[in-house]
Amino acid sequence: MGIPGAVQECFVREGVYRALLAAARSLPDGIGIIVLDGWRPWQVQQYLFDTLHEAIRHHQPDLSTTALLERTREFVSVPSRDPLAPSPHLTGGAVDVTLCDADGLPLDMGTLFDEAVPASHSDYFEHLKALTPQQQKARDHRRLLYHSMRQQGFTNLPSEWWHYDFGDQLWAYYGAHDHAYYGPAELDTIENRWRKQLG
Ligand SMILES: C[C@@H](N)C(=O)N[C@H](C)C(=O)O
Ligand SMILES: [Zn+2]
Repeated sequence: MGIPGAVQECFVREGVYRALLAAARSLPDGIGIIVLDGWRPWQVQQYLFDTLHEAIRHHQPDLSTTALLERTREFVSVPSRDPLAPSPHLTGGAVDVTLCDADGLPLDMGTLFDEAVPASHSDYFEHLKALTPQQQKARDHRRLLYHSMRQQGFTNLPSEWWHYDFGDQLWAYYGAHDHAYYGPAELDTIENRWRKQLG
């Protein structure tokens, strides 16, 4: 999508990969999981944050600084490399996913991936009084994704139906775990290995 510094592949921690495989294998025949995003460099997190922050400011110029930050954080975490509070996608523990059919085509989840609207809240359809047949389908797809991921130990970010965590700080928070396992990560490239080895 032309994001500076973005990587072309989706990388996640091995533990996350194994749990994802288990979640995908637990789904009914003919339904699979598409991984939309995984590990992210800090530069990309900063770009996403700035871009959404600016778009919301443009759309709602009267929002206070606090409200603007709050609205932005609903859909993009604050960029942070702090080992004690890293942005979730910087750890390789966060993953954005959706369901697909047997042909690999995405199922209807009610909104697009990364749509910064209230309908993207995971439980949005759970609170609607009357659902159209299409909304019922989207609700059922969200439920299926949610339960298959939760069964494998992931937690979901309530403001995004697609965002799941395993072993990072959001996981510790929403899953009531004592502490996170994963801190900020870098890709295991030859350059990074030499940097580490040579100090
Ligand atoms: C940008 C979106 N896909 C996402 O990952 N949002 C969460 C909140 C994040 O940035 O950690
Ligand atoms: Zn995410």
